[in-house]
Amino acid sequence: METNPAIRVDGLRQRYGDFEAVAGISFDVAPGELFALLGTNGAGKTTTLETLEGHRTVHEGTVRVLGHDPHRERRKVRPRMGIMLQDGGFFADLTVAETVEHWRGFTPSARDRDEAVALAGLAEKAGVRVRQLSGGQKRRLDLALALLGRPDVLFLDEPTSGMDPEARRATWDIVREVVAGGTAVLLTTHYLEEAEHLADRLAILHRGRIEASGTVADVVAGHGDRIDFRLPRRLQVAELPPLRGARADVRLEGGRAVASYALPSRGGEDPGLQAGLYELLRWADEEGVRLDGLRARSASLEDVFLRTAEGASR
Ligand SMILES: Nc1ncnc2c1ncn2[C@@H]1O[C@H](COP(=O)(O)OP(=O)(O)OP(=O)(O)O)[C@@H](O)[C@H]1O
Repeated sequence: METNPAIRVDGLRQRYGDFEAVAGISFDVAPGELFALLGTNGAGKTTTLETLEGHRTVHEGTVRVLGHDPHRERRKVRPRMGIMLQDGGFFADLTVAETVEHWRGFTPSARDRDEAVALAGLAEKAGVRVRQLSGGQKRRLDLALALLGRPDVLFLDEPTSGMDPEARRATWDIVREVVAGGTAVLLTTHYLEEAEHLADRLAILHRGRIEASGTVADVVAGHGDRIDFRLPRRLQVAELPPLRGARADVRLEGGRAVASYALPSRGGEDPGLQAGLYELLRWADEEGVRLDGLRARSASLEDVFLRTAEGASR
């Protein structure tokens, strides 16, 4: 079994002219692990992915895929990589089966055609022309092609964009199976729920830098808990009590003002959310205030992501 990382990125910097799109990032992905690269628009995800796929020379730092430089030793690495691009660029007049057959022609040790079609859940569409597929079905065909050569390393660039929730879940199942089979997967996605479901570890990229990384639990840790409720009409936000020293913010949700507390994280044995909620409920009881739409929860990946995007991350 391979114990070295399947993907290793160490101090990578990439520039377009004077503009530094990737500003010194490091991470690695082990065989049988899924790593999600999340980021705001223009954060540098595609540039990183293209570098790992061997399409770009490295300006600074080191990048290795299966122990090789993916650009200089592309011929050694490419047959062991599966790449699912954002826009596959198929021949519109070929059927699904013909498309897979066409790709089998230049994929070493390719899966059987029908197996590949079935794997992506397209068996019923095997005889349908690519131009007649929906956006989500085209993404599945892309996935079938990326998996054709049983890759050791799989790059998934927003694999479920345009898919309905059912197709998305079916795709997650396929990806999980591939990871369980030992493939290292690097995923980019704008769906944070997708990262929460699939990622063993992840990094949040912002303006070319990794702002947070680790397991989902690592990344959300230290970002505190949340309490939200609809602001009672007769109250101003300033009249709400501080909870564990935190003041409420107000935002609009569906035209209604929602009061929101981000409780400070004190770690260890701190009863955080429970204690904050108790303070709030006691206050509401004493004041005779009804708290409609009350929600209490730990910070989510989305909270951390939005804070990162606002530049307010740690
Ligand atoms: N060929 C190029 N020439 C100049 N600048 C570029 C080029 N390609 C990308 N950039 C810039 O580099 C930065 C990173 O782009 P990149 O496409 O890697 O981001 P991304 O994280 O994939 O974004 P998105 O989520 O919007 O797809 C952006 O500011 C982008 O404008």
